[in-house]
Amino acid sequence: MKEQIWEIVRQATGKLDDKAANAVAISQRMNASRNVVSQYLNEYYSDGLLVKINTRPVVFFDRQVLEEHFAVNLEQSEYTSLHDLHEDIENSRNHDFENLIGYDESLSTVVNQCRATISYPPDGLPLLLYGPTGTGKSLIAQTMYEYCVHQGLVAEDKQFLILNCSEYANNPELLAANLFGYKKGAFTGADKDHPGLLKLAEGGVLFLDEVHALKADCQEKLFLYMDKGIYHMVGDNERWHHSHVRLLFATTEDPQKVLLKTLLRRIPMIVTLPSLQERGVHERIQLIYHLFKKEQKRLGKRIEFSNIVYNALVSTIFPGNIGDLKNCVQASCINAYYNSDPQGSILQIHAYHLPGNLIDMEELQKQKGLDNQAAMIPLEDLRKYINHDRGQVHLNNTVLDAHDRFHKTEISFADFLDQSFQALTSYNDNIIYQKHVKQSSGFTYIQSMLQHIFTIVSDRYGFKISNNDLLTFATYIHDYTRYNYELRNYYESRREAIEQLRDDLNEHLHREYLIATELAENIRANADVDLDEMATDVLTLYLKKFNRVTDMNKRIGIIVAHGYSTASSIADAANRLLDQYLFDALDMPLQASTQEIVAQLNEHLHKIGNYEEIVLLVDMGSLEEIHKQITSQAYANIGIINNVTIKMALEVGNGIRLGESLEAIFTKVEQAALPTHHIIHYHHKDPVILCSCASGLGTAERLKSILEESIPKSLTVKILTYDYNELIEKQLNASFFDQYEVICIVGTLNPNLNDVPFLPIEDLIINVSLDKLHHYFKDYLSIDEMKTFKTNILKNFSLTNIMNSLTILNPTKLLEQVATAIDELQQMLDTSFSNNTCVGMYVHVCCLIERLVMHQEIDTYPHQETFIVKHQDFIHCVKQTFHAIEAYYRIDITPSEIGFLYDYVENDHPGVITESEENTL
Ligand SMILES: Nc1ncnc2c1ncn2[C@@H]1O[C@H](COP(=O)(O)OP(=O)(O)OP(=O)(O)O)[C@@H](O)[C@H]1O
Repeated sequence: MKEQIWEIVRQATGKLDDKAANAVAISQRMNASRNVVSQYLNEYYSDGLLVKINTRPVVFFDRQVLEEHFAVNLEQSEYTSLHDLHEDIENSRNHDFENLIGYDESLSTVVNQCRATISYPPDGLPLLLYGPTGTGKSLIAQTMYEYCVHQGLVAEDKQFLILNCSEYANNPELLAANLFGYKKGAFTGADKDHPGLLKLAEGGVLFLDEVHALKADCQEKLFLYMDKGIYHMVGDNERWHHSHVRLLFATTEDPQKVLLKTLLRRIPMIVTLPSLQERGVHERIQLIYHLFKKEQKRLGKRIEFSNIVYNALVSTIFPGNIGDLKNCVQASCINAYYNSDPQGSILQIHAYHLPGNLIDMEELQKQKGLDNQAAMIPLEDLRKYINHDRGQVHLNNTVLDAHDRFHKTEISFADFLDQSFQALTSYNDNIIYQKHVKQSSGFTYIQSMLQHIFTIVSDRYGFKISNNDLLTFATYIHDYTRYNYELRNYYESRREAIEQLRDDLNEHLHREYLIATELAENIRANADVDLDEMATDVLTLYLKKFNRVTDMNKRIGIIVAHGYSTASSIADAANRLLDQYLFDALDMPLQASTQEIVAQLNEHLHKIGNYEEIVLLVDMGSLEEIHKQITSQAYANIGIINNVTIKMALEVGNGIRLGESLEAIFTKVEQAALPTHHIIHYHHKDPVILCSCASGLGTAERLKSILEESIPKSLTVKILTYDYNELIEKQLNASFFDQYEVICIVGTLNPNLNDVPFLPIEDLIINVSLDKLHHYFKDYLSIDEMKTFKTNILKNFSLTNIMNSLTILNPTKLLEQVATAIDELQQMLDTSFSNNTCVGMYVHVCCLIERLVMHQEIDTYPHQETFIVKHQDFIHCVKQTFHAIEAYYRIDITPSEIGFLYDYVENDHPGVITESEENTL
């Protein structure tokens, strides 16, 4: 039945009878189910045997019958109308250069040069084709002639003549005679006058192939003709003959080396042809298809070949280029034909049918079994493969051309979209059936990678993509990796149009464009493909296309707010936190009026296209007014809420995500919107300097008086004292610190309070802390006051003065005794304290002695028990070295007092700033 259907189509095609070549007519004629007929017709179509005309009903014609009937090669397999088909046939017939494989790829420059030179007014200009053997020089020369005839540049009755100069390499006289003609008697055998090719080709085209074989004197005669259009026939140097011929030359040798400079100067155009190797895989596959197709027609059998044959033809380096490839194809067909069943309708070509030199015979023996079992590739599959790739270029071109028309305001944006969607659909249809592409491992990888990326992104943005759409896009990307080189050239040539398209898509389909950009970035990173921008544009259009059938835009959240990026920031935060694209943002200038806001909003809504519900979050403005002026599409609900915040956007976004009704969402938002407040009052704290000495409150009080003397009168800072042990115990928790802002603590030992700087008296005595003073008091004193302060400190904090002030005992005597004891202590401990540790200890010990004399000793030292156990030796040393003092003043230095002395020794780090000081610096 299937064969019968095909036969009916072939007959109908012969008569171009569209009434007979459709599923309805055929099913009626055969009394069969229309669906079954339709199914078979589509199978033939996807096998590339039929072409489809998308009228109602859809018409199918047999491709081969059409091509033979009209002597054309049809590029397309799908037409919109019969007229469209006729047009294609007509174009194919007259498309001389377009019949060359690679005319719009590797030969595009060649074709332009040839076309321009041969038609250069009035009679064209000479042209030299230069390229390795078998690259198509003769074919192009012939094509140029046909072009001239079709363009009316050369009359139809004028000839295309060829002279292959290398055939006369050993007989230059004969070559000259052939070219210029000869007179009777010019040489033996010249029994009558004979016109040369220059005369015979008069008004037409003369092609001098292998021109490097032309001897010098012949070249000279020739350029005289090229200059003046006159020549002598051989054997007659008297009479000048005239002729008008378009001259074409070809050579495989470097023209600069093999042709006279004088001749070369008269050939204004030298066209260089690429070798087969340089023409890329896509063109090579086209050539293989084209060459087999010719054999298929000649033999009347459908050709199929094995994978090994296919790979050998695609990858072998042929020194004789296309000529060699052609010989190889023909030889393999002859070998296969010789071994085939004469009645069979299919000719199978296996590796062992290839010419011997093409494949390693030993290797072949091993593969023979393999090759026999391998699935055969029908020739028509190659055509689909080729057309498919063209499909991508075709798709891009259709989109870019439609966009160009939109850009020139010839069509509306909606029309541009419609035309683009049609191109996407036919691209889809074209590839859905390509089994061999789907089988390749590279493709499988791309498909699963895309599946993964689309799943993540589509979940986030809430759209769905069908398997067929995924397949289409996977093919699009796969082509990218396969035909990278050719496609890149294509993209470069249309760069400007692509960028214009991108800008318009970004503006008109902003949401889709953003998603497409994210998808493309993911694809770039995962597939390691240098995707062109055009791919993002096509993806954008796909997303818009999915969008028509999915609910991606069903509910749109839009945030409108005044300020440079207020709305964008809120939308961005909400979209990110909810991990789904829910809000568009419209940033409005600060002074924008409600009218301006609504105008922009309307424009935005217009771009979104189909939606069912809009949730509008605005910062201020009358909701009534905004609502009245929105020109939303019919049947769409609009919810507006003002005073937008991130919290509100999250609440609304969550509601949209959960599919809650507008009422439910807004009620929840209003309930949660009541603000709460808390005021933190500023509490003024008086700044103070705190005097606190381990040697006791008495010392602290006296220190306070010395400081008060030193401080300029203008300074409002108070000086207070505080018990050292209480300070250590309560730390900053003392209510004192709530009341006062302590600028610094001055004293004998550091109480180590976090964030409160400590100034040891000894530092003031030996002047190492003047810079710190500046730091602490700079906010309270002027420069002059600071100077006075520092001078006073220098004066009042001399060791003697301090001793005088701090103790009632004889300071000179006391200091001497203490100095001796501390010296001895250093010797005994076998150490040497830093200067400030010593001074600190002097002050402390003096105060300590006075305390003991007055019976006011400190009897608590933090962790006293542990100290006593751990530092027996130190206690012993102090007792021994201070023995004279104890005896002299009749005192007993207790372990707790020794504990404080130990702290000085323990902290003896010359020049090191304590942690609490460092924090405040
Ligand atoms: N662009 C093309 N498209 C289709 N077929 C081509 C193309 N170029 C060459 N061929 C085919 O390749 C074969 C060799 O081409 P052609 O004889 O024109 O090459 P050539 O450069 O003139 O070779 P030579 O230097 O050996 O004369 C021919 O059969 C020609 O039809």
